[in-house]
Amino acid sequence: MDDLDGGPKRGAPWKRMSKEELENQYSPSRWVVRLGAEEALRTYSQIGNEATKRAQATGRNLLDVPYGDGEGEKLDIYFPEAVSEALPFLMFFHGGYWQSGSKDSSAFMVSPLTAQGVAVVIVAYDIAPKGTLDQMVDQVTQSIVFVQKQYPGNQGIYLCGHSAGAHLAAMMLLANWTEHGVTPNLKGFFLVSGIYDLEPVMHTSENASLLTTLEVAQRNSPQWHLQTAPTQPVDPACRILVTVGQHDSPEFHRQSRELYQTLRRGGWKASFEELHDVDHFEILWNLTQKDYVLTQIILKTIFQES
Ligand SMILES: N[C@@H](CC(=O)c1ccccc1NC=O)C(=O)O
Repeated sequence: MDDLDGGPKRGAPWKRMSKEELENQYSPSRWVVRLGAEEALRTYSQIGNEATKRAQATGRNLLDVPYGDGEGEKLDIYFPEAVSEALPFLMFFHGGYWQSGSKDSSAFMVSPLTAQGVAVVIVAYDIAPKGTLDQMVDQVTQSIVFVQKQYPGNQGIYLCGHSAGAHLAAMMLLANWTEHGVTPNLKGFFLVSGIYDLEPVMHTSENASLLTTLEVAQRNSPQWHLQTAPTQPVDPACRILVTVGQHDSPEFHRQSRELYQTLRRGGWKASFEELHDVDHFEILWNLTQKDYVLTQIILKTIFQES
């Protein structure tokens, strides 16, 4: 193995793990408690597909809107029933280890959020092998710039990402918006069961082809950047919720807790929630329900009730 004991992260627990243990820690489906691994992944897709079909059936949407010139640079916008000039927008970035998943099966939170007056945008990006991590980060940036330009009167843009999508959303904490000609009205981040330090993931079989060098991993690690050179929120009121499922693996817990601590140290308005009795997939698919604790936290944050 490489020199896993050197460098600034001496003492990181993953460096003492065997290859098998690391593989296990970074395989979310192996940690589900109510279903088998395959069944959990199937259920996740099925709930996502059904939620997307239901959301599309309302007709209050704009589908396959291009936010860039690339074939894959499309997003879907779902509007609330009550039409308003000044809507809050929640943009969602799906997970799937940067190599699976799509916007067409990820409209989990559309129904409970649009019912309360939030416009929901589900963003597609070029997953691997077509896209590299740098390209995905760039596409996510472009999608946010697009929404801000299309809806300059928005009541706030909130970014929500799950797993690899939480990584992409967290990369936006580092964005240099002046390069893009517009500063989005970012009011909050909901980072759900994400990965923020990609270095341990380099050593797992699923992701080795995406994370070819330490340089690529560090460049795409919000944890590494924020630890090295903290950034400041454009809007000091911008909230960040870092959340992880009780049944997520210890490494997923550590990644979330460390990002949260780093953000707090850097002066961000961050909070941390371990969500009771949910695994890596339930934490997201429960967002189809209006009474789910995370749905309620998102709504309270958007409507400033907490
Ligand atoms: N092969 C992976 C799949 C996975 O990690 C995943 C699947 C769907 C949505 C998010 C996922 N994880 C991170 O992006 C697993 O062990 O579950």
